[in-house]
Amino acid sequence: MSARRTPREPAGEKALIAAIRRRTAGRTRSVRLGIGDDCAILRPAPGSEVVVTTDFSLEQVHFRRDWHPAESAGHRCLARGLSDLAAMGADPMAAFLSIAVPAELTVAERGSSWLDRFLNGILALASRHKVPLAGGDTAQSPLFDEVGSRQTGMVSADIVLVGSVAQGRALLRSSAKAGDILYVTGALGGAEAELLALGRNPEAFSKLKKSAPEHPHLYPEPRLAVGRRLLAQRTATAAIDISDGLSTDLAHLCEESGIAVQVDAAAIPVHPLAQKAEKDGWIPSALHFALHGGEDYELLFTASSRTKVPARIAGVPVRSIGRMKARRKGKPLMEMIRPNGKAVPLHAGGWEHFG
Ligand SMILES: Nc1ncnc2c1ncn2[C@@H]1O[C@H](COP(=O)(O)OP(=O)(O)OP(=O)(O)O)[C@@H](O)[C@H]1O
Ligand SMILES: Cc1ncc(C[n+]2csc(CCOP(=O)(O)O)c2C)c(N)n1
Ligand SMILES: [Mg+2]
Repeated sequence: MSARRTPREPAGEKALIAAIRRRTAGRTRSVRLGIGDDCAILRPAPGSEVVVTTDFSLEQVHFRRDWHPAESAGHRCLARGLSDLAAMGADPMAAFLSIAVPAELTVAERGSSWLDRFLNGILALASRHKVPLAGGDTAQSPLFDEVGSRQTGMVSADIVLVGSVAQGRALLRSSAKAGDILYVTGALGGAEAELLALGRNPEAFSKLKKSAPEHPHLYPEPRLAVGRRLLAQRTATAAIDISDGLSTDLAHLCEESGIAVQVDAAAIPVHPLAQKAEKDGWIPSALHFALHGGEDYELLFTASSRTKVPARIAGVPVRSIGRMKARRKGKPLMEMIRPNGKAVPLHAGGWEHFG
């Protein structure tokens, strides 16, 4: 989008939107009208209902421009929304991106601007999951902060994802039953471990412009195929994605379902990057990262004890890590059996804004 501009001239709003429009599919099966009018027009399949989720990606909160490659910030922005759709078992219909950027980030440097690269990250993931960018809003973010001798501003992005799901079939947080088995996909704690490594040496990550499974923080993979399969095969009784950390998101599932849980710590799949951080003496406990580290974007789901749950779903490993219980007065909402066999209360210790 920068090819027609002279090097240090910021693109205007209209040019930016036109460039985004050129890079997105016009019509698809679910988008009757995309970028260009006052609203987009979506067409859900007959017999389906529409699900909607919205997530901020804020500079200094969800990413840092001096740590995250712009492509990763874009990928993560869309992945946050897609992961919520995955947790409901939904199919993506369209994405909407509202973004405020300081003018300097629209100026090309060596061929592309920060905003171009952010969009590259979004659109690469969008094309893999066949989700069209059907609209949004673009604004200039004011300059207010001194970085060295320069004034700069902050990037704020909000992604809205619209999806569809067969009527009455969406996977909810609120429908787990006492006696159900608790499962998790993939491995946990990797995103927090990679964030730690990123903060210690951002330069080592600065060239990572493409999605790769060995980068759980920079390029998390939303588990859409797993969610779809859990719904289609009626495997799950309830589901949630892990954005704030296993302990915090499991507490949401328990609270919304009105039940308790017992987690088997020894069964939790701990990501190799968290194990390495512990081995290298960076952190005291890899299990702590797996329990409370945020942004793994894995799925946590429950299934009846009579349901046979395969060891892999859509190519992703699935592990049983506990059992749902009836709530009892005076008993904690969440209990954990430590690897040494001792039962202890498990507190929600994941990410909390204003925390
Ligand atoms: N400002 C708000 N106004 C209205 N509803 C909100 C607001 N913030 C959150 N919610 C609603 O509260 C519920 C929980 O939101 P939350 O953001 O914690 O979702 P989540 O999926 O647990 O986390 P994540 O944001 O990481 O996806 C959702 O139904 C969400 O729509
Ligand atoms: C620069 C930087 N510092 C810290 C973090 C960690 N972090 C930020 S938000 C969040 C939870 C999910 O967000 P939300 O609750 O808004 O969905 C986590 C684990 C990061 N990604 N980048
Ligand atoms: Mg969620």
